[in-house]
Amino acid sequence: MAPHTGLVNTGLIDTEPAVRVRDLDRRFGERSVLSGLNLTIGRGEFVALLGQSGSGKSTLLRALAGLDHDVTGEGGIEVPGKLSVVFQDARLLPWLRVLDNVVLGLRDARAHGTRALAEVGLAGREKAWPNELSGGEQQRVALARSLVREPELLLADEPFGALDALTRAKMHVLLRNLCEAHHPAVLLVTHDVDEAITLADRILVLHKGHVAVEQTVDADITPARRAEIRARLLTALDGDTA
Ligand SMILES: Nc1ncnc2c1ncn2[C@@H]1O[C@H](COP(=O)(O)OP(=O)(O)OP(=O)(O)O)[C@@H](O)[C@H]1O
Repeated sequence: MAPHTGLVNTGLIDTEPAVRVRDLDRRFGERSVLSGLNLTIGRGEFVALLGQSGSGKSTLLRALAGLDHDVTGEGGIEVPGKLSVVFQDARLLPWLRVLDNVVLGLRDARAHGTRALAEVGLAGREKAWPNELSGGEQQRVALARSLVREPELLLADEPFGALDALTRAKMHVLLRNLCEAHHPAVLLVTHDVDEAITLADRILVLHKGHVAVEQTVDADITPARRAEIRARLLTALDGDTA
């Protein structure tokens, strides 16, 4: 997906990136998890973040979401627009019906919420309780809840990690379609190299606290090029940045 430049529905300056992080550090006691990390995500750009377990992906996402006040760094974190976060589990409130979960905290948003549910394929399920939905359907509700807030930045922490392969593949198609309709910038944390190549415009590999490898992905990627990128990313995940 090409980075989108003509955003409507936002007060942001078009040339401003969705995220800019400069020289970010995060320590837990003696342990340095993020160190001198730099990152810029353009408006409407879809970026996937790979890294070994424990490399700091969720730590970075939490920092970008403003959920971690103990990060340090010279330039800090700039997220000029609205952001939404989607986690591995949908985190729906079980005592609220689906539509009420989607519009929670928003005023006069029921029509908008109903439209968002239709967009994620859940028309007619507005009055269902979360526990009446499958895991994939609950994740769709979580996406609708994000959409209805019209974020310029969507942070997604392994949103499809708990889903079976077929449901995950369907969610890939859905997410791409939603991005083409709404143009948020996305930072998707994933363990899945193929998911990253399928979805992202650009893939980053986090290693030793910073972005060690960056790989752009063409929209019309050939199978041979895909295999080449896959090999490079797998090597990078092992810590070799050749
Ligand atoms: N609140 C905390 N206190 C102490 N250490 C923490 C805390 N949060 C994260 N860490 C440590 O920071 C490191 C990075 O954790 P993080 O969850 O960001 O990794 P990750 O790349 O998302 O891993 P995974 O792919 O397994 O989810 C880990 O070593 C973890 O133990």
